[in-house]
Amino acid sequence: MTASTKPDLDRPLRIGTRASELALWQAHHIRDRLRAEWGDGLVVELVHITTEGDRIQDRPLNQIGGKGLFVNAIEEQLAAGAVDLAVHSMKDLPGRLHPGLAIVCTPPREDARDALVLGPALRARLCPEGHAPSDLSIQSLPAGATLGTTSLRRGALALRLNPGLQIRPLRGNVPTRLRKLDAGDYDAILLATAGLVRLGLADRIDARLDPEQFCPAACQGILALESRADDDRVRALVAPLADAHAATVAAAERAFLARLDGGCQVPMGCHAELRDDLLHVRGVITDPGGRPCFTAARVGPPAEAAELGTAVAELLLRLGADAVLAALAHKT
Ligand SMILES: NCc1[nH]cc(CCC(=O)O)c1CC(=O)O
Repeated sequence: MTASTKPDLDRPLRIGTRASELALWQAHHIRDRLRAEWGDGLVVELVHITTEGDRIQDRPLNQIGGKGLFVNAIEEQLAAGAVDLAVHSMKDLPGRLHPGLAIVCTPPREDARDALVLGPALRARLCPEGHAPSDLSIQSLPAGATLGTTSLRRGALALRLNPGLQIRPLRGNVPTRLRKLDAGDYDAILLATAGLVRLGLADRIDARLDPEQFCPAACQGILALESRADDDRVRALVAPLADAHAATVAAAERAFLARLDGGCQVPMGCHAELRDDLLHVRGVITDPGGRPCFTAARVGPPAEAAELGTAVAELLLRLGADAVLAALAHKT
């Protein structure tokens, strides 16, 4: 197909999606962008798919193991031809995709940072004017405060900055987590800024954590559109939604993950940023207790995004993070 050929708009496009609020928002967002691009004549059907991650609600995800809990069932439907397109949070995608599938488009990135959300009691104490002070961060939380998160990375980085905190498991979809916080189950919780912004809940954020101190998960805030690698029609349909900037930072952060084979069982983060035409890539691997914590960074041309991500991962291993990974591998 040449670039000027219009893709077939008469057949419906079937998007496979989880039924969580965030997944549905993301699928609707892509549907709306596609119809704005190609016209309302394009029929887009949403097909709800239940994943293992949706089914298991009682245990922390890192104890169930394996990346792809929220993805595998959708990839199977895609590979089987039951749906044509999947919209994922790229952060949830495993390093290796299902055979025959490909990421065919990376739309613009939402804020990559983690968000601190205070519960009502702590909010009253730390935000006397009703709004959070601009320097509010993990270090502002009082000794003994309970912080809800089931992400090993968020727990470890929080403990590193504030060893007096008590990390408590927190599961469920984004609105469920906020309800538990509002019910007083935690003093504060950590969530991705991107999820809160997408759900119209940005006003719940008390602080967006500086990526230099609190490195986000690789590809946090980035969407990945996945289809069958040979499906030229879908490639052509989603092509106008692509963002070169997001594709560059995603290439660096996915290369970092691929080199470390990291799932949610390992506290690690990676954040790439374009500044003055240079790509800055930072990575972190830490013990779940926050110490030791290894960080590394590289700067280079954006065309070498993947090489930079790999180099940061290898630097971390040489600094000693290989011992952290080996210790965690023994535990599981
Ligand atoms: N692990 C669940 C998940 N997957 C993607 C996001 C947020 C959206 C994104 O990072 O793009 C979330 C929720 C969270 O971490 O708070």
